[in-house]
Amino acid sequence: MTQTARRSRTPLRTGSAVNFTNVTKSYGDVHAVAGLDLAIDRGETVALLGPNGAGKSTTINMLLGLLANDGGRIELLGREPQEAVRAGQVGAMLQEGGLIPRVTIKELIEFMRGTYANPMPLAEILEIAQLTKLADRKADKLSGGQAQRVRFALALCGNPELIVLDEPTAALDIQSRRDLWQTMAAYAARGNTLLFSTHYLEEADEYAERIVVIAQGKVLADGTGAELKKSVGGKTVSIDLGDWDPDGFSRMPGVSQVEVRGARLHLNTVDADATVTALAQSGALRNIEVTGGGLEEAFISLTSGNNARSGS
Ligand SMILES: Nc1ncnc2c1ncn2[C@@H]1O[C@H](COP(=O)(O)OP(=O)(O)OP(=O)(O)O)[C@@H](O)[C@H]1O
Repeated sequence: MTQTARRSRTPLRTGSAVNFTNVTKSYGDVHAVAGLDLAIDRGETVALLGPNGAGKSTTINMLLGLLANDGGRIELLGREPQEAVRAGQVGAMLQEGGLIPRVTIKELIEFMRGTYANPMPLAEILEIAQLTKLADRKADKLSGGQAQRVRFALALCGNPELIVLDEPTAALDIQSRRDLWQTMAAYAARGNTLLFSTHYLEEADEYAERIVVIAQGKVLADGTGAELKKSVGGKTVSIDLGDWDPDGFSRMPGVSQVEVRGARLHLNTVDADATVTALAQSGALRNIEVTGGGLEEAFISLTSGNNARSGS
């Protein structure tokens, strides 16, 4: 599914899916989550990004009621997390989910469905997870990508309106990642909510409507990929300097810093479009190159200096 198609769909559900208010969690001296505020509406697809130790897993575990918070308030679909999970409103795909060998995919899903009062119909689960043709295959005879789609199918069994996934595509090849994303998009397109953590920035940019960057247990940035890139500016426009005076360029729109390296002039800009337009108007477009401004740069800029954790 394209980004445009996904963003233009009308969410079928409204209201709050996830609500963290000033949530804290410490392990001894380590403040893993330090006053986290996060609100996610029903129907949103949200990526949780952060450096190692940022508090992503702790946040997800508290959200699923697997870990108690020390302070603040957590609401899941307007209820206590454990209540929402027990009612089958929330599905989870955590990293360590092993599959039972020698059992077929269909048997495995049927077993899981049996643990819920109102499970999703088997055929629907198989269809969303693209497993219809593999239903009679034994769970230990699957590729990594197929096994991950089975884990996703198991998360669908309770017919949840929210699914939380901890690094769902880690260790998958590109095609398997795309296949899994197709299945997750099919689930989201029904108006459901998806919250996933990932280390793949491009993936967050491509599949999430919203990216929440956390570090040191707090939200550092929250917005679309485009907004995050824009918020840190960070593009460099470079041209051949020729015999122009470099000082004159500092007053051009968007320019935050001017640097001369050899025969090239490098302009750091928070608005590359405006800077390039001004350069064109001045007749200074010689060998122009625009670099940076990717999500990777934005992520590094946002989290640099924030991944050291102190106990204070
Ligand atoms: N059971 C625990 N006991 C002590 N410290 C812990 C425990 N679990 C996590 N921590 C610490 O809490 C902080 C947050 O960890 P958490 O696993 O939530 O981060 P994360 O963002 O998921 O990291 P990663 O991307 O590496 O999985 C880290 O400093 C970690 O070392």
